[in-house]
Amino acid sequence: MAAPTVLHRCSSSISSPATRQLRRRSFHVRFSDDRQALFSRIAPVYDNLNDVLSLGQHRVWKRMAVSWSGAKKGDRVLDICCGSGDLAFLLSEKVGIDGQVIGLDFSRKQLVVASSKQEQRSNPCYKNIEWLEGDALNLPFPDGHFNAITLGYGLRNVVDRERAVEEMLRVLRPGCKASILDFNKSMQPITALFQEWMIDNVVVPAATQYGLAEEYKYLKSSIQQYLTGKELELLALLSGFSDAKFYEIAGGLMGNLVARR
Ligand SMILES: C/C(=C\Cc1cc(O)c2ccccc2c1O)CCC[C@H](C)CCC[C@H](C)CCCC(C)C
Ligand SMILES: C[S@@+](CC[C@H](N)C(=O)[O-])C[C@H]1O[C@@H](n2cnc3c(N)ncnc32)[C@H](O)[C@@H]1O
Repeated sequence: MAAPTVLHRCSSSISSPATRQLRRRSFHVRFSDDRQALFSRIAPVYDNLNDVLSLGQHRVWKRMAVSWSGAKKGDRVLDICCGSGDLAFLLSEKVGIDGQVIGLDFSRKQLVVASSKQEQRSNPCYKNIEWLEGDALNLPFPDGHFNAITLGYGLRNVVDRERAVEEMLRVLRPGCKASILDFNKSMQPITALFQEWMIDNVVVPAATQYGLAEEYKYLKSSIQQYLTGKELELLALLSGFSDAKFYEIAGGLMGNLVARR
């Protein structure tokens, strides 16, 4: 009697590896398009809300991330998911006029903000920055191309974290470091509760003033679906990095993974 149900179940599970791969790819493409659209929508207010909502502290955290990257004078460095360019500008100051910085992002609107900030700033070293529209999951660079990489508030937002980490490893020179800054998925209940309370009761209401409530509500769910510091260290090591260390900052609200190729 159960034959039709079993047949039905069987038929839905007969898909080939190729169709499963196609489904996975279409899933990623759809989610990636949604993410791209989200960050393009928030581009006009992104910097100001970050400054106001973190009381300017995000600039301290980004400076720490750049220091951990090991970028130095004359280096060729990459800021992945560069957005409005905060980390790229800090890298530019580190590598100096003889160095080279590439800021890569798949949101053109974020890159327009970054480029206009570059034009408005008088520091001559910022001329060493090039903005590139591209995908963190398919970096358009040869193997071993960069002396240092930063990824600020990006790994939590890409649709394939393993792929993003593998691409970072590939384009890094051996012995060089990737510095990955993001919210910390804290294992401390009090910290996690405070982080969620701040997002629910401060961040989202502020974003609502700009019609961006849904975009900033995404923060909480994305942190809940993120990896803990220990899981990030393991992801880096399993991807082929020789060494990985996660540092909690901002009282455990944020965290920075430093991975050496
Ligand atoms: C620079 C920061 C966040 C960048 C950022 C990352 C994302 O994935 C987003 C996704 C969707 C919308 C916006 C973003 C986004 O802005 C961190 C600082 C800015 C935060 C918006 C504020 C976070 C507040 C902390 C939870 C508590 C700060 C306590 C104290 C004032 C330091
Ligand atoms: C929260 S912003 C971070 C911007 C900047 N790094 C900072 O620290 O302020 C995340 C950025 O990642 C970009 N992004 C997300 N997924 C991406 C991908 N697969 N390839 C390139 N950029 C991506 C978004 O367009 C957005 O600009």
